Amino acid sequence: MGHALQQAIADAGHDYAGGVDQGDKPGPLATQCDVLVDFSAPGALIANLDAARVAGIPVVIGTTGLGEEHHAAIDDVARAIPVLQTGNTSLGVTLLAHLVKEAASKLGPDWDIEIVEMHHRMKVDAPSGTALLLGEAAADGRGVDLAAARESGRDGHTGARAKGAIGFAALRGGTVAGDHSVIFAGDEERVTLTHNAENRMIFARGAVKAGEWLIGRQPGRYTMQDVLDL
Ligand SMILES: NC(=O)C1=CN([C@@H]2O[C@H](COP(=O)(O)OP(=O)(O)OC[C@H]3O[C@@H](n4cnc5c(N)ncnc54)[C@H](OP(=O)(O)O)[C@@H]3O)[C@@H](O)[C@H]2O)C=CC1
Ligand SMILES: O=C(O)C1=N[C@H](C(=O)O)C[C@H](O)C1
Repeated sequence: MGHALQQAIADAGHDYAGGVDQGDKPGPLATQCDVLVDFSAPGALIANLDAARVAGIPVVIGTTGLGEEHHAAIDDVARAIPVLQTGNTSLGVTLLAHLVKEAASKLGPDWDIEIVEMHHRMKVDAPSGTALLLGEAAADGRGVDLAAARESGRDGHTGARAKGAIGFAALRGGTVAGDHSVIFAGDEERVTLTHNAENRMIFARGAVKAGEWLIGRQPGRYTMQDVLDL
């Protein structure tokens, strides 16, 4: 994503201030830029957030595989600077999440929800940040808590599907940029909402758009839905 971001930054006519890699300290870089964009690894996030807080600049977070401690750190730093965190910066997935929430709300709890994703063989986290974001949208639409409804995989599982569960299945292979489907399975019919990423540039362009939108905002925690006014 680092290379894709550099390209998208140049395409949008902005200056690329520089990158941070393992072992580098983000601090000096943060004082030289208007917005910090983090697509790295969960272990890198806290140092980047601290550097942005000290420099007083906004942060776009695309890194996935985040745990509760990362979300708590994001909430904390968002009291001081604007922060946008999302599992997917693309226009298409942001719209998909909106549609999934609507579908879950209208179809109701009798329709089983399964989320299937496929990514390239190098991806390290599962389920993807996007799958979780779509799960949150579905849970929101149903008015339930995803943590309580979440069910991962049926390997080794016996017994019927739990009513109200939101299931996740992750596939890995090849060079897939990112496919996500949310399946609403009812009695004798199914509705499937799908997004296929054909190139990683869609994420990079979305992150640049998010950065442009974030500059000059009040401190707070924002999402791509805010950027696209959905
Ligand atoms: N929100 C979105 O729309 C999208 C999110 N992503 C997410 O972005 C993240 C990066 O994806 P991708 O580029 O494919 O992953 P890569 O593994 O290719 O790149 C991650 C980069 O972060 C660096 N890094 C890892 N740990 C640290 C650290 N502790 N400090 C500083 N740098 C570190 C790595 O360095 P090194 O090379 O030395 O290991 C590498 O350069 C993933 O979490 C992915 O899921 C990806 C696409 C879209
Ligand atoms: O690692 C990736 O490649 C991607 N990660 C994000 C995710 O976890 O959902 C977004 C996109 O699907 C590509």
